[in-house]
Amino acid sequence: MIITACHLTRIRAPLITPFKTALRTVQQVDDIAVILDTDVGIQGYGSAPATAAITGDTHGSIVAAITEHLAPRLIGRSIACLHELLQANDAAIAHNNNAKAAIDMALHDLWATFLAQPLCVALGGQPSVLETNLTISLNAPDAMLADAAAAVARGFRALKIKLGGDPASDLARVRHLHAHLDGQVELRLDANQAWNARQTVQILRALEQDGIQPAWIEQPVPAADIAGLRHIREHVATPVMVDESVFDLRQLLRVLELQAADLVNLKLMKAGGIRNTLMLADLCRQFGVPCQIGCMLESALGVSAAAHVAAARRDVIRFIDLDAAALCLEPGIVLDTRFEHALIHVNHTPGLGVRELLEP
Ligand SMILES: C[C@H](N)C(=O)N[C@H](CCC(=O)O)C(=O)O
Ligand SMILES: [Mg+2]
Repeated sequence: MIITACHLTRIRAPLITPFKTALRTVQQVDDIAVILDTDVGIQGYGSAPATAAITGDTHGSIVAAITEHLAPRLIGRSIACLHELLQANDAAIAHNNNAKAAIDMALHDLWATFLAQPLCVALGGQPSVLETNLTISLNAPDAMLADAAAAVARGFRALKIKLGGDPASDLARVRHLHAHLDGQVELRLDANQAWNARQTVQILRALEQDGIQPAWIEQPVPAADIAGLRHIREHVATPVMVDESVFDLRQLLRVLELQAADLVNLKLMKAGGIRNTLMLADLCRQFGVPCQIGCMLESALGVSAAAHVAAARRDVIRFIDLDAAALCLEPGIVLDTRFEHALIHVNHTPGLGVRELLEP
């Protein structure tokens, strides 16, 4: 099966409410979608959002990286040589991880379709039903409580609480949610780099003294502050999860060797695709550190690809933050993977099970 062409389009999906973190506010899902054509009529699909504040990728940079650097290396080549194609994709240009992730996703989709297997099976796992948390955007305490109560009513058993305002307000947010929801739902915190190590220790100690035990704190300090992460681990009981500190193997190895994190959040967009994410998960396994698979605010296609990775590595990917589809009013794409509030039913059909991209 030979790759003959690469087309780009968009996947757009409206959100239930604006998505707000300490780093950015997003009004709708808006992904660049990649379609790879082959000589036998089968197509492979991939997608990437613009996440400039996190990875540096914009819509313009994703389109330019794909059309000028990545796609030209694929045309005329056989999908049977997946490994070589993935290597070429990774080496074609520095950085531009979202663009690489979209191509890597489409290549994996084609490859598994060529093998007539769901992607997770081709990667060594099984189609599974995964349970995701739901993200509660950074807002005033009452608005966050209303969103959290709606999430609990939808059946979510774990909530990812976005923080990163001033520390006193963040403490008030968590106390307010805990006071009204204690026992109904697990609280996972994500400050998206907004605090420093001293503030983080103060906030978590104050919560712990109140008898509030979050499941973990994700990326409390700036990405480069690995010493800060380690300091936090040494001074609080709450486990520390790294997110923006780890994009690649070198960064992960440093965090693991310095014992700077209890947990690692993996994302296809940070790592530049499925292949690199699997390598990161495999390194975490070597160190006995469990992972979460996460997503950006991105299309159901990208979420489905990440769900296949989780279904292929359930031994080390123990936590699921694949809620971008559940945050949308409509998906913008027809997929065999089924999203049912907290549950993600990974497709049993070949590849990523893409049926149709809807009109953007
Ligand atoms: C959507 C997911 N639950 C999430 O919160 N991811 C963020 C980054 C998402 C974005 O800004 O697009 C995270 O884990 O930091
Ligand atoms: Mg995060």
